[in-house]
Amino acid sequence: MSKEIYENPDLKKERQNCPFNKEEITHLLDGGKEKTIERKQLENYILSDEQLKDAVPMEYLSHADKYAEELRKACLLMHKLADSPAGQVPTLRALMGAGLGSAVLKEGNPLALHYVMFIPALMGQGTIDQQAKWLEKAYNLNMIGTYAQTELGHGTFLRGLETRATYDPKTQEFILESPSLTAYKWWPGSLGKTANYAVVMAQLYTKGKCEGTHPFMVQLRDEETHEPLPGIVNMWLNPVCISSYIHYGTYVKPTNSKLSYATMVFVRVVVCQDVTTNLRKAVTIATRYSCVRRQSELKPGDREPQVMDYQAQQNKLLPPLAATFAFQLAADHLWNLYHTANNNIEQGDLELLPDLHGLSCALKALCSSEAANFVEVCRQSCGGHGYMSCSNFPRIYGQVTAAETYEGENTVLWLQVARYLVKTRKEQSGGLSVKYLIGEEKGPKTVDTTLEGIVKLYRRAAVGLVDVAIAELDKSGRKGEAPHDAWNHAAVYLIKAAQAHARLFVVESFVDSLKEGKLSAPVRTVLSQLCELFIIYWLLERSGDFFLCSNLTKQDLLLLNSKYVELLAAIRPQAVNLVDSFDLRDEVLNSPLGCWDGNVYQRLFDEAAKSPLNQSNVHESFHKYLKPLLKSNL
Ligand SMILES: CCCCCCCCCCCCCCCCCCC/C=C/C(=O)SCCNC(=O)CCNC(=O)[C@H](O)C(C)(C)COP(=O)(O)OP(=O)(O)OC[C@H]1O[C@@H](n2cnc3c(N)ncnc32)[C@H](O)[C@@H]1OP(=O)(O)O
Ligand SMILES: Cc1cc2nc3c(=O)[nH]c(=O)nc-3n(C[C@H](O)[C@H](O)[C@H](O)COP(=O)(O)OP(=O)(O)OC[C@H]3O[C@@H](n4cnc5c(N)ncnc54)[C@H](O)[C@@H]3O)c2cc1C
Repeated sequence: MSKEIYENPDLKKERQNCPFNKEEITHLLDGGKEKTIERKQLENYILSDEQLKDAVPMEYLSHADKYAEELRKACLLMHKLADSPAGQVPTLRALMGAGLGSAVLKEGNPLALHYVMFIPALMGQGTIDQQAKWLEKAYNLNMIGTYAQTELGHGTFLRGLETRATYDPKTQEFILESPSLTAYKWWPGSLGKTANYAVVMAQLYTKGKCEGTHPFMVQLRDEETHEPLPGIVNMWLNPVCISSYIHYGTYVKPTNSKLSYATMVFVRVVVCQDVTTNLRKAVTIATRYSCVRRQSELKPGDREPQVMDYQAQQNKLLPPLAATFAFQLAADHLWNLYHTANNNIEQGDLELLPDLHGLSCALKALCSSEAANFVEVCRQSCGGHGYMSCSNFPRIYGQVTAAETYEGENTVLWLQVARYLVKTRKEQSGGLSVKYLIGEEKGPKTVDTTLEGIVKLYRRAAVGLVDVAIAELDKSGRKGEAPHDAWNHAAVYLIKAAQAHARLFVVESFVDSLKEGKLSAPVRTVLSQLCELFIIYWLLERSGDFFLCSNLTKQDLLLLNSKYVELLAAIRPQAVNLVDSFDLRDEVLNSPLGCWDGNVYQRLFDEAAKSPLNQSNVHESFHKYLKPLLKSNL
């Protein structure tokens, strides 16, 4: 007789009479039905492998054992990718997109940098000959690389990097050196124990002149023994300059000095997808748990309600639920822009590079910071159980907060966006993602609270805040302040303008995607409700920006607040169906709180039982420390 599959009765009830086709949303998020099939096949292919499962929870292993266990699984995963029916590269892409990597490699992926930065650096900056020499070796894993840019003393200010690469015309070699303690490469993933090669960013010196930072291929370790090569600690010999700027000893300037930063642009684009995948996990865990958890008393004398029935809980969880769709659609737009710009750059057309830089900085900073805030709200919404390591919130939070710092610290990226916006606004040049700065809303500043009216408010805020920042810069200039001081003293306004620009891009992506998308009426209805909820939520959160740049009134805000709480109530019944549409398997969620069947309490109990401390009633330390204390009559 088939075993009855348990399903928490509350979750079961939430899933009854779903008014829309969940698979339609799954296909939308995957990029089509075929992609969904491919993803599910990959998930089955990987998650069914018993050797990729953790014998004991990772949190109970030592640092060294964690590393060894993650490396074991990563290497096994690579063999599986190589044998994958879909082929290594498509499988790799699917793996990166589905968040599967962190389902298997929970403490970190020792080979991630090889794929996410080392290979992209070779592809983006290597010459044809260099790619012929190294790319196949890298794809075949006959070498493991990392991307070594950040130093102890510098991570943000690339022009301040101290590692030097001096070209010796006699030997036609580059001598790489770390001239000081602060020049030591620090932070690069896999550099410590895994990688045997690195793309190293260093200041190129030739004929006594510094030509700025350039990428160099450096072998770190012997390919057989894995021992660090002689002098590797603070003197690196025989690197090879990646790219082709030295011709017979003469430095040839690249068409754009920032092309060497191209790898960072690629990763910023990838990060937007990655933080969105992590946010989707957090929202799924918190939403399902909030429909299983019953607590307190809503109506006196009634049964304890599902905590999701509290408006306060809906206010915590439905905006991040909406954000997962908003960020996914914006990340898709950015990914398409990246491919267009990259193809043009390969043909020598750099026109889109500033737009791509501006937009990738804006979205990486916005998606990572918003995702980090939303993941923390999701954790808090689960009370004490959300604090447990096994809830998976601590790990998800660690992953999204890291993204606020790596690949360009967010504040620094916001200022890059502001630099681009001020320049574009002043030149009134037609930047791709600042089209609205040119086509700004004319006509009366009256507010209408329709979807289109709200988008116009976002447009006014984005344009208006750039103008406020420019007015601040001009005011400082008139006072005789030097440009760098004026820029520093306008930083608060500049960052607000950059953030308003990023929010407008996300809002327009969401609204345009719903207009263009071929959606069934029920799916369009629920996604439109999420879209309206999200853009009102952000407006209410940042109402100061809108007051500053439009005729928004207190009455308008009260009306928008009422609309917001109406939308909370309208979306509440579909919360579980919407997170079910993400189609995240329990192994990917990796959390007793978010499991599909809602059997939360038994799974929490089972997880606690795995602790080494729960393998005996009295731990040996009692006899060593506590018992003597108890007897000591202090
Ligand atoms: C076993 C299984 C394996 C399977 C594999 C699966 C893998 C699973 C993984 C899944 C996905 C994972 C998700 C992603 C993980 C990523 C891990 C990343 C780890 C982290 C890596 C790093 O952190 S690398 C180091 C990053 N560092 C930075 O980003 C440094 C930031 N600083 C800067 O960018 C610059 O210093 C600056 C921009 C802040 C300032 O530079 P600079 O002073 O030179 O510029 P100016 O401000 O003077 O501007 C000059 C001019 O240049 C333009 N510009 C600047 N930067 C760029 C750029 N990048 N591109 C283009 N243009 C640029 C700027 O706009 C100015 O232009 P003007 O015209 O003069 O205005
Ligand atoms: C998990 C993780 C993984 C990483 N992996 C890698 C890797 O694989 N390879 C690699 O090369 N690096 C890596 N890094 C390093 C990362 O790229 C840097 O930490 C990041 O670029 C920030 O630089 P920083 O550490 O020098 O911070 P700093 O720039 O020193 O930041 C300190 C403070 O100074 C502020 N600040 C700095 N400059 C300005 C400015 N111009 N205007 C206003 N405020 C400013 C910042 O906003 C911040 O508040 C990793 C970092 C982390 C956290």
